[in-house]
Amino acid sequence: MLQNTNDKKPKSEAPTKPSASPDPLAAALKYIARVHGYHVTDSVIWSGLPQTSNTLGIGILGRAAANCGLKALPDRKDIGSIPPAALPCIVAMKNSEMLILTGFDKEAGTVELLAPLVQAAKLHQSLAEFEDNYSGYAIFFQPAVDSSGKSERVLGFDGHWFWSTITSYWRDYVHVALAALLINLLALASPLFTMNVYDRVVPNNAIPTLWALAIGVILSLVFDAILKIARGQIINVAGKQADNALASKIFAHALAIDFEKRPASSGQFANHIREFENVREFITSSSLVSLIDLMFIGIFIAVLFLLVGSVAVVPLAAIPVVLGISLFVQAPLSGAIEKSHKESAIRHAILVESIANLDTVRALNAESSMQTKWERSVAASSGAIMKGRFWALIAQSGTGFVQAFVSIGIVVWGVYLISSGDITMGALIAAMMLSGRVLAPLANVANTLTRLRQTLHSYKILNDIMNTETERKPGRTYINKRITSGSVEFKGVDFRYPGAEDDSLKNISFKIAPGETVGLIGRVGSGKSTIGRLTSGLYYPSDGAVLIDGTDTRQFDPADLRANVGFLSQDNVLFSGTVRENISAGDPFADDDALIEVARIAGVEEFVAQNPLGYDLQVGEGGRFLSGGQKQSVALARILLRKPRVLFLDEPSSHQDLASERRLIARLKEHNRADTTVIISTHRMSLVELTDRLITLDYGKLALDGPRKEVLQKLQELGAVNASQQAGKDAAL
Ligand SMILES: Nc1ncnc2c1ncn2[C@@H]1O[C@H](COP(=O)(O)OP(=O)(O)OP(=O)(O)O)[C@@H](O)[C@H]1O
Repeated sequence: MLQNTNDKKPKSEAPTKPSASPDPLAAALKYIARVHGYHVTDSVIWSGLPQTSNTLGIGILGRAAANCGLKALPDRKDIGSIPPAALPCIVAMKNSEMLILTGFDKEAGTVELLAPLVQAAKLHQSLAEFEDNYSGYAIFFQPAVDSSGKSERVLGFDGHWFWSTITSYWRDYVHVALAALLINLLALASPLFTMNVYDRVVPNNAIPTLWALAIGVILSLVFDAILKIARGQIINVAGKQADNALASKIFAHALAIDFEKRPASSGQFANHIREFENVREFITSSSLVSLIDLMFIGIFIAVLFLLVGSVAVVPLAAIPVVLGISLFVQAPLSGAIEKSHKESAIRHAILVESIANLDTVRALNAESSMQTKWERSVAASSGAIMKGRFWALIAQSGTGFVQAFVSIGIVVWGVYLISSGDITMGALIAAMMLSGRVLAPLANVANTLTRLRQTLHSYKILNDIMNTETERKPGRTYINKRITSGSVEFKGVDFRYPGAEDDSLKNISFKIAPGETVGLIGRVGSGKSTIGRLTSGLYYPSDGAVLIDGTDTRQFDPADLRANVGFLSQDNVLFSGTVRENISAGDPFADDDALIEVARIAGVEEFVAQNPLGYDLQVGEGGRFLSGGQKQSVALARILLRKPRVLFLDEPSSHQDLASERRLIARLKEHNRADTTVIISTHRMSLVELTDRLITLDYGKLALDGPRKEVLQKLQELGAVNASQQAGKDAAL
């Protein structure tokens, strides 16, 4: 095999966050993480966080801390009550400055501080001076630990995704329960009022008593209404906050999911994530109220016993009957719900795939086959929905019948007791009213149980998603080694895609020196793109190792690795938005000069300059308002903006015409004079001219590796390259 050892030296150090600006909170967090044994970079701190500013804000500090393996605990504390073990912590000063408190000596009356951006020099202040300026607000940090007590790095959040969020609103739910208790007690007012009117007011013509009772009951009704509004509003507000926090966690997790564990169908996956609607609906809806009301049935039964004695047995006996009916329908109902959920996920996948690829569907006249798939799926899910509705109807009619039966039972039994003088007429009417309160939540029980089951089913699906491994493994500590040179080494790499039958790469070994420009050639499906995916850490080898700067890619935090290794894939998928937004997707605060420079190199300038909207030109969903070549240029620009140390370009000019390609090559040549290691996977001879060295792949195995001219010579000898290709035309290498 031909070998090449190019030993160009790097010229400067690549920044990990392109448009890094002074960020005191991030600097403080880095310092504190280092004290706790975690070495983190800006890329790691910012990984997966919403970027609404180019500096870290207090609102997302907790999530940034979790990215660093820490738990942030904001608290109001006097300096005297801060335990030394809680140091270092961040203290907020009255002038809004954030400082790191590293120590204090109460006896000596001194305080030791660090300004986050100038960590070299410690500041010493007297305790009195510090207290004058201290706002009283501090943020403490402790290592996040998992259930077994092991230190754990989690993605932006700690604790169980659902329960830790819900339990953080426990005070609100206690208030809801208290309000429910009062509402249920107040519900006794009307029946008791009616009973007293019939039994005492009417026989004695006691009009003043009537008014006293009426005022009392009206007041109780007013309280009841106020409490109901308050309870509904607490559920609303707590539910909305929980909903926001949960939705944020779910989306962050979906974005961070390990590629190897990624579900096969994006449409189904998206539908599963939509299951959250059911959970959201439950925690913010009247079903929760019905469930709480169910717990107060005992109060009404007890009062019924006091008022009408044995008649209370009638509604009491109805409880197990209604519960029995509700439970009886649960099994077939839940089966139908699960089936309809499954079918709706499949339907959603068909819908997403068809609408997203409408051009292709039409071009292939594939409407009929998509329509057939759609109609089959609709039929399957509507069958399940119908079955579900049938069982819900059975439950509804069954409980309705029991309710009517209870009313008649109370009247008949009550009349016997009235004639034997055991109860009064008023008591019987009150009993009728109270039995309504017993049966109202019971009548809803089948519905509530169905909603609960639906919610639990959705919760289970979401829980499975949230338990799917993310690419940043909990318990892992990544090294804080900056990628400075950009050397790439594959050491005996085997790789098989998840679920694939065969290895896509077999025993691949090569070494690329910093700053080298290497061409990767080989027939279709020989594994060129796979090498790019492994180099950028989208996947990791099944066997062997990929080393960047001499370090295994698995040792780098994925965010750090990808900040330094740019991978231009063949797909060139853009996001809805402007050209500017797409180029700066990885760094929303990049300055215009940097943006224009990469746009020039990638060829974006060529078409943007001629458009009146310039960089504000909308690209459409997936970039469909742009041509293939224009999309490719934007995709290249957004990779270049990150100033990666290693750049893997997968067919960077496949959509360009010859003239554009020639200009692109000239600009890339000029750009490559910088200290970037470049790997170009291509079928085009013109791009091969850019390289110093060529590696050829054949069915996932490395075939040749050496200086470009020697490899091309060898290929020619082997008959794979003909003279015309050497002359510079495209080649099917
Ligand atoms: N996500 C995937 N899951 C399973 N197998 C895959 C996946 N992606 C690629 N492969 C398989 O891996 C092998 C190598 O694919 P790769 O995309 O690396 O080839 P390539 O040399 O880049 O091809 P091309 O020149 O067409 O871009 C192929 O056999 C392909 O079928």
